[in-house]
Amino acid sequence: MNRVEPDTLAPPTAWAHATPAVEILSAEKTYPNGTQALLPVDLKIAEGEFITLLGPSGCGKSTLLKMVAGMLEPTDGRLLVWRKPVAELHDCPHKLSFVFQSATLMPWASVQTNVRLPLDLAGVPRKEADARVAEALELVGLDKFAGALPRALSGGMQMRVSIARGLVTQPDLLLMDEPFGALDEITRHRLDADLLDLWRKKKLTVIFVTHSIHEAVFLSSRVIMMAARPGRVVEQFTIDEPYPRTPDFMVSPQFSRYAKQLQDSLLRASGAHEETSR
Ligand SMILES: Nc1ncnc2c1ncn2[C@@H]1O[C@H](COP(=O)(O)OP(=O)(O)OP(=O)(O)O)[C@@H](O)[C@H]1O
Repeated sequence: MNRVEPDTLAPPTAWAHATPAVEILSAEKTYPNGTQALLPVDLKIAEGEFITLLGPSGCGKSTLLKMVAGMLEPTDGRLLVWRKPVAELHDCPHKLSFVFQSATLMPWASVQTNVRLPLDLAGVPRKEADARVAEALELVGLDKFAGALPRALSGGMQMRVSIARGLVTQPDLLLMDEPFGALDEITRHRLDADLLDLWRKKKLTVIFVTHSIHEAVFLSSRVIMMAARPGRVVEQFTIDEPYPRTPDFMVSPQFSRYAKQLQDSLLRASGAHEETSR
């Protein structure tokens, strides 16, 4: 694993020449109640990267992700997605999707109707929408459950429905806010592996928020470590391991080394928080 200094803006070597998908340019956020959620962040994410935001609670991971999505305005600085302000993305052939921590499905509607929602809202004709829903459900392995109601599904399956709903608009950029945090370990591992398959198959760029060091090592091409109060980026790590990553990788000595480095960094980041709150 290569440790990258925090003030290094560019993605690591393997991605250095790729088109930037996301450029965060001195973007900072203070909420109206005065909470300084993020000091200026400078970060470039290349097309095709799998980036993880890791850090103690309250370090601004969700705030940063929501700013990339255009759900929150930065107090200062700029964010560009495919070189455009996110508010202008509707004129751009690229799309982004946001997947939340809980599946947030409509309980009264079938899996198919839940997944079709973004297409219905966008006015996509029914025939085309149904074909795209079928494709998205197949991608997440739920094609046989199109007619089921959410309550008939396990937590992991509901999360797959939520991912299918994220994929149905055929996004290029997937923003995921701790999507598997509430799931048991085995289900989480399975969904992590499936997500990596989707990322490769669909050539997605992913920004993924997690509290799990193991998930970060397994998934990421780069991990951004953040610290709290005020939220900021403190270190970056390249996970210099080839894909596809198999379960064997998780029990390898390299994996343990990466996990140890991230754990030390997380302790430093958490310590920085304690220092500033004393
Ligand atoms: N709408 C809001 N108004 C005021 N303060 C907020 C708001 N949303 C978040 N905050 C504060 O901003 C800081 C960053 O919050 P954020 O949710 O981005 O952190 P996080 O790293 O995602 O946390 P967690 O890991 O616990 O989900 C925290 O101190 C939080 O209390």
